[in-house]
Amino acid sequence: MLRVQNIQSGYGLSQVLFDVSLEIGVGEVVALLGRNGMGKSTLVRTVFGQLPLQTGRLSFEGQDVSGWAPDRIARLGLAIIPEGRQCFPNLSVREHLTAFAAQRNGNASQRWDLERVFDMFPRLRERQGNMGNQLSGGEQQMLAIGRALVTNPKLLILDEATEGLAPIVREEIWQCLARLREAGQTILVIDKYVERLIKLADRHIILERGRVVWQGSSAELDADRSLWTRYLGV
Ligand SMILES: Nc1ncnc2c1ncn2[C@@H]1O[C@H](COP(=O)(O)OP(=O)(O)OP(=O)(O)O)[C@@H](O)[C@H]1O
Repeated sequence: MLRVQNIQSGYGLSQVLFDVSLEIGVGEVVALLGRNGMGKSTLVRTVFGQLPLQTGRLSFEGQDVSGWAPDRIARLGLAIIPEGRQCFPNLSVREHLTAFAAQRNGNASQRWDLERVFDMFPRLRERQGNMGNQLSGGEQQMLAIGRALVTNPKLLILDEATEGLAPIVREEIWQCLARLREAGQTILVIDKYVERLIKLADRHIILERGRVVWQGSSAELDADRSLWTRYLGV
């Protein structure tokens, strides 16, 4: 679904990504790992067209999208849940979800609409009249995920979705991702909870100072704890 080939990117003169290549197949759940500041968010921003590609090529479902603007890439079916959730304080839960809804992908029974998001997150159904600034951190994160789902994305990218959440709420988000995986959703997930990612993801990619230094399966990552200490600071 997504192919990243030999990309270099960064901020002005400061180069952050060096010759990064990776692929995400249809229905795969891939985890992007690495310590703080290693370039994970920069990679996501580059894939989404928010940062210019210095060199390399990006393709989505076989189509070359290098240099495309974010809104054009989003219309192809890519949704990003960025760090920090970014809910609108003056829109209700229901308004957030109806404003972002799009009939893009899949057959009717598989489509995400308001009701299906409320079934996934009953708490959002209860809070549907609450404004964005009247939600707890966990509810805001659920809303950020729901808002991405109603666009019916082919590829869903989550950047530190469980950051700052209480363990019990974090677990709710993990369970939601597991259900999305069962439903066949393709996902790229960035998070720091390696043990939880090993249970969730098919494959893992480790970034170190803007380079891919390791890729492998959950079983391989689980078996080699030296990777954890060397690259993940665990
Ligand atoms: N807006 C920006 N302008 C300039 N440099 C930036 C900017 N955002 C990030 N950087 C730098 O780019 C490098 C990679 O940061 P990035 O946010 O991609 O890392 P990360 O792996 O996502 O880590 P974190 O978990 O801390 O977000 C860091 O050296 C960071 O200081």
